[in-house]
Amino acid sequence: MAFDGTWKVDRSENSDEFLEKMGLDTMKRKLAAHDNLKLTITQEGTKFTVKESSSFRKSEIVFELGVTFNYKLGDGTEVSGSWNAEGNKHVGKFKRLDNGNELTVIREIIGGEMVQTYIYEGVEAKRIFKKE
Ligand SMILES: CCCCCCCCCCCCCC(=O)O
Repeated sequence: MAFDGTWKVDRSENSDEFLEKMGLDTMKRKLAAHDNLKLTITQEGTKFTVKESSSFRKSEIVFELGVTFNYKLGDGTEVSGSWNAEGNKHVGKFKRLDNGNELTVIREIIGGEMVQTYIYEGVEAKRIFKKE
């Protein structure tokens, strides 16, 4: 399926401003900029397994489209929400458990790259991944 495979982060856009809005201090933002994030995505019907590997952690999450799950971000912030298919895109609507603010994530394939767009409190960032 479209998202299946191992995706290694290639570049980011506006991630520093985004992470500042999310509340990360300068040191954490600097570390996050070099996290060497790799996502291995496997789809079985509407069920997805995402194995995450970075300089800081390894984790695995299993979720179904349209079904709410909890997820811990790299800095420990917990969110709850779900992914839904909208055409060729997956749109994730998550709420932070600490302050109730909404975090939207769009996952799509553009020109063979996987592009993840993050929107939080009016600030947008992108991370662009290449297939290994
Ligand atoms: C600029 C970096 C922003 C980082 C924000 C991370 C948002 C992750 C949202 C939830 C992801 C669920 C698991 C997954 O499908 O990968």
